[in-house]
Amino acid sequence: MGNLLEVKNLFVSINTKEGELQAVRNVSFSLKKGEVLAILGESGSGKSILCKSLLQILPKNGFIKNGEIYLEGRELTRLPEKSMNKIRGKEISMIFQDPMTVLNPIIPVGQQIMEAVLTHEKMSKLEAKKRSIELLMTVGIDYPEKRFYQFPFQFSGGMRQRIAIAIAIACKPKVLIADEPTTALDVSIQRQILDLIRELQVKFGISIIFITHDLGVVANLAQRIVVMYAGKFVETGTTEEIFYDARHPYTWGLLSSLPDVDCDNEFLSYIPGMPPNLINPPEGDAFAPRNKYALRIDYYKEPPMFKITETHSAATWLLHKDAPKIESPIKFKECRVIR
Ligand SMILES: Nc1ncnc2c1ncn2[C@@H]1O[C@H](COP(=O)(O)OP(=O)(O)OP(=O)(O)O)[C@@H](O)[C@H]1O
Repeated sequence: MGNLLEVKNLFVSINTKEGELQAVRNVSFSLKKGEVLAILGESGSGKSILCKSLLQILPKNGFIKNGEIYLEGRELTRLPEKSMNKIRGKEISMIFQDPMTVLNPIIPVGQQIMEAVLTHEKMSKLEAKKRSIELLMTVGIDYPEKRFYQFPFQFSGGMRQRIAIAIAIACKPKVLIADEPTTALDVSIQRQILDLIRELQVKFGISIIFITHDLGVVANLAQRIVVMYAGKFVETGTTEEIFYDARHPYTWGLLSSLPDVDCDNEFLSYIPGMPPNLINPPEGDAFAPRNKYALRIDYYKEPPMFKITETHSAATWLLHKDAPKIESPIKFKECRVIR
C-alpha cells in the first residue's frame, strides 16, 4: 500500500499574548490508502491543531512554522488558498465533536448536503438533490425524502452527527479526519456512530485519521495508533502493539483508564499533574515531571524515538540499553481480543 498522506517534521505554532505556543513540535507520520490511524492523547496535547493544520483551518493566530504535508505526493503547505479550497471537502474532509461546527441552524439539512456536493462537483441541482437523499440514506437517516427539508434542530445529537458525516463524505474524500466525533454523545449512540464510520470506511475505502483521548473508542477501529503528548509523538505502533506491548509510561497511564485493565500500580490509575506550558516547553522529556519512572537524563535530554519493531517506536529513555528494566504495570483482566 502506498502512502496517501505524508507529514514530515511539522511544527505548528499559535501566537498568544504570552508568546508563541508550540502546539505541534516536529511531528512526522504517514497514512496509507484505506488505513485508519488514531491519534491519542489528553486534552491540549495538540491533536486538533495538528489535524487542522493538514486542512489549513488553523485559528487566526495559528500558523505552520515548518515542515511539509504531502497528499499523493503534492505538497500542501505552500499551496495558495484557492487550491487549498479545492482540497478541503473534496480530498480531505473533517468531522468535529460538535456537528453544529459545520451545520447551519437556519438551512434545511438536505440543502446543506446539496451545497457540499455542488461545491466540488459539476451536476444539476436535481442530480445533487438525488445524491443528497442517497447520502442521508447512507448515513442511516430514515425517511430521507422528508428529512431532507428539515432543520438541524429537528434532529437528535447522534442524527446531527450523521448529517455532518454525510456532508463530509459528500464528495468521496480520500482522507476523513474525525476529531472526537463521539465524545459529546451518549454511550449507546457513540457505538452507533463508530459503527457507521467503520461501515463507511469499508464501503468507500476512505483513509481515516481518528482523534481521541479515549483508547477504548479506537480499539476496534484503528490499525495504527500514535500517542501524542505536549505536541510530540511519544509512541507509535499497531493497535495490538500499543494495547499489549506499550513501552512509554504515558501510554501506560492512558491504558490504565480502560475498564478491563488491572493495574497493579496506584500511580497509573490516573496520570497526576498537568501537561507542560508549550510557550516555554521544558528541556528533556516533557513528560518527566509526571512520570514516576523518570530517569535523571529525562530532565535535561530529550529521548529519541527508540525502535522496538518495524512498526513500533517509543520516545522514552527507559528503552536505552543501559536503562533499568521496568516491566509494564498494565495487565488486562482477561485476554481482550481486538477486532
Ligand atoms: N485558538 C487558540 N489560541 C490559543 N491557544 C490555542 C488555540 N487553540 C488551541 N490552543 C492551544 O494549543 C494546544 C493544543 O491544542 P489542541 O486543541 O490541538 O489540543 P487537543 O489535544 O486537540 O485537545 P482537545 O481535545 O482539548 O481539543 C493547547 O495548549 C491549546 O491550549
